[in-house]
Amino acid sequence: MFPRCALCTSRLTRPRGFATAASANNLVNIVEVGPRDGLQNEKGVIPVDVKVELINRLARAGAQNIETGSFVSPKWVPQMGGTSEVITRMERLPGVHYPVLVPNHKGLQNIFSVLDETKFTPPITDEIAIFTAATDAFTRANLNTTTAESLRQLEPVARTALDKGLRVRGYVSVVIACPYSGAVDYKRVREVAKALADMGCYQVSLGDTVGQGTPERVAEMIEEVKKSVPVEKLAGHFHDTYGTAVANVFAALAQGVRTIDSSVGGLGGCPYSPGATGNVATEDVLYALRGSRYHVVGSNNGTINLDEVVNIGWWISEKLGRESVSRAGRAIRASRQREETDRKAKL
Ligand SMILES: CC(C)(COP(=O)([O-])OP(=O)([O-])OC[C@H]1O[C@@H](n2cnc3c(N)ncnc32)[C@H](O)[C@@H]1OP(=O)([O-])[O-])[C@@H](O)C(=O)NCCC(=O)NCCSC(=O)C[C@@](C)(O)CC(=O)[O-]
Repeated sequence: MFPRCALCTSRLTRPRGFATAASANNLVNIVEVGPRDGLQNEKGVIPVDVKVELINRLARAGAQNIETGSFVSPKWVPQMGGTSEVITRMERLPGVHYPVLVPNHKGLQNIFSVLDETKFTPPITDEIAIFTAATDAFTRANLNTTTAESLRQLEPVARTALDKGLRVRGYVSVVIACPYSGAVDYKRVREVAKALADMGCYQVSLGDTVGQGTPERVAEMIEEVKKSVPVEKLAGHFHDTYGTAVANVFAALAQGVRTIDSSVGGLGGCPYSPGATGNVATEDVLYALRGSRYHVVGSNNGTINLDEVVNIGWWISEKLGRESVSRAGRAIRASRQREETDRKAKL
């Protein structure tokens, strides 16, 4: 009998190389954050059609969890203004979760009004993600309040969402370093993560928002958080500002974390973390985990199709007027081009 997915109740089909029940401990979930974290910081207007196509293509490539957008104030993050249109127009594949980010009660009410107006059954989103940070300085910049006050405000949001049958995921930002107040106390990360877990978050994602993490620091931080939150409930969210994100993914996996957030094409950056670059690229994570003891869980026969994710990474990057920054994405495309040149030369 195959194990159940850690995030949904569906049975997993056999991932490549999946052999024994013991391997179930090595199943890794990817939360694809490209359509939300990846795009929220873009300056130019991104048409809804492009966002919808991005989500649809990722789902068809086997992504099982796709963050589709956010219901935040469009004055604060204009790029996410069209999320209600996106979630009503995208396809919904069975077994795929399509979470949206919500900062407060108003955001949740806005989701419900979209759901009521469109009468989707089952609701087009089955999950919200709420967020706060390990420092007051970052929470002030991101949510215009303190961390303690944000937790107080988020508690009824989580309760209402749970009562309505939605899953709730939590984020803690700046778990390693804060762009405004410097080094972060991991005990504070632990307290905030626990507060989110206590309010019913099935999972708490630990965000190295500025990407200053190194494997040692990530391991130390997770060791601390595990004292109060079971590791099964933790996810790792690494930005690649200093080129350490893939190494940090492995550090988190070694600590027992089995869910990793990543962004196709390495898109992204938080609007309130000046200078921070994108999330770890989904392509880089998939490539790095190939042949390892870990098996990535996807909706498409148990896998996420790396070749297709590379194509999507290039496609969306070119839509944004640049090249993919995923190292694996660039290398795989270059090798494809070499093969094509060789093939033509032999004709
Ligand atoms: C929380 C607020 C709204 C407080 O912002 P505020 O200005 O204190 O809010 P307010 O309650 O005073 O309201 C101001 C205006 O916004 C409206 N408003 C209020 N709430 C909403 C809403 N939900 N949706 C739409 N509109 C809203 C409200 O109606 C009002 O409109 P007005 O009367 O001026 O016309 C604001 O700070 C905000 O939207 N912040 C979100 C910032 C954000 O999205 N950051 C990026 C996501 S977090 C992230 O990227 C990190 C993560 C998760 O990826 C992990 C990591 O890497 O660390």
